[in-house]
Amino acid sequence: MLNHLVFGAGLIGCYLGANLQYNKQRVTLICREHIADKLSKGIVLTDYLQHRIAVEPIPSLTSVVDAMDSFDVIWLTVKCTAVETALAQLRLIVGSKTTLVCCQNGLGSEQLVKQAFPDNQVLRAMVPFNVVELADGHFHRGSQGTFAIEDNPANFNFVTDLVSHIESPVLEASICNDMDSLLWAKLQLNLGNSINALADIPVKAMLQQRKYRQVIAQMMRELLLVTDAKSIELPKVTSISAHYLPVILNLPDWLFKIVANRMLAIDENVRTSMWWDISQAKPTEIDYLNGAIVEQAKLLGISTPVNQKVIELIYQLSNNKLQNKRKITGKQLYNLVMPKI
Ligand SMILES: NC(=O)C1=CN([C@@H]2O[C@H](COP(=O)(O)OP(=O)(O)OC[C@H]3O[C@@H](n4cnc5c(N)ncnc54)[C@H](OP(=O)(O)O)[C@@H]3O)[C@@H](O)[C@H]2O)C=CC1
Ligand SMILES: CC(C)(CO)C(=O)C(=O)O
Repeated sequence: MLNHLVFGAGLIGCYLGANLQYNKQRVTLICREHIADKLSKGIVLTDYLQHRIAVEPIPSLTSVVDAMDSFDVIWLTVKCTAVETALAQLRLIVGSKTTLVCCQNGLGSEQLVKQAFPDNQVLRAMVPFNVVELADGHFHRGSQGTFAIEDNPANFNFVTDLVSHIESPVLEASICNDMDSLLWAKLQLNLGNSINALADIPVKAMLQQRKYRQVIAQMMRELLLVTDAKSIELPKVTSISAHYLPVILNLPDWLFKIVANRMLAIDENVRTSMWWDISQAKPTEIDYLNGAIVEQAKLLGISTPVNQKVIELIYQLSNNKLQNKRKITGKQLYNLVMPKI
């Protein structure tokens, strides 16, 4: 049994923490007080396939200052934008043998962790599915995908153990030996995040409208120019391969419904993490998502106009400068960001 700390237990952290507890690991959560209050009766996890597990209350603290233990594994589940601030607390508890698992979306936030702890094992993890909180302490996974932890060939058995500590009836998990490619592939899916925040409707309703899909498809094409130039082969994260995704998204609504029925097999209530950020007036992860594409593209001399325009819109939305444009329609968005031919 290992001693695990989940630092920044929100949607993903509570989901992972409950799976660790289910597997009889020692777990402590670092979370905000209002979250700790909601977990006092334990945690229930369900998924879109009607699986369910329930665990007893997990010890929760609001700061590591109160943690007496040293930890074998720290699962860092804050947003990318909170990683830097988290480091100050992590410095108090990371021991020489502690492994850190960075569970952020996007690219690059783990660099801060690696710089802060150059002698520790720092692994990245990829969360492919959506989690929402349906009631206090009840977290629901609304979409498909296998949680992946980065391999470390020098420590393969340890990573295999981590996988077995986290997988459960509501969480498939695996080891990934090419995390760079997997995170780019996940980033491709996260290009829906900004559009979901701008559209202000559930993901399923957004995907049913071609104009939104066309904008997402164009951002994906820009991403694919970058990954092709870098010779990165993107693994499949959904049932559709990376280069085929923009083609499918571009289809007329009636045909999309038939061809992409598995893509639409998501709960009606799913919204992306960026929608939650905007709704709760929190900073978004846009710089680590679309921003990372623009940054890499610049280095390669590739232009990414649609990603750039969408970034501007998200900044305007965050700064309340979009006024009547919250709930932007597909047509409005298309006209604003797509290149005029
Ligand atoms: N939600 C989802 O469905 C998915 C999310 N992801 C990714 O997973 C990562 C985590 O996302 P998610 O779980 O949604 O985020 P949440 O905002 O739900 O959870 C993060 C939690 O950490 C808390 N936190 C931040 N800093 C500290 C601190 N110093 N001490 C204690 N608590 C702290 C936050 O509180 P506060 O907000 O008050 O700062 C928040 O409650 C992100 O990178 C996201 O993109 C990936 C796939 C799906
Ligand atoms: C699972 C997905 C792609 C969409 O919910 C996500 O990663 C997010 O919301 O950030």
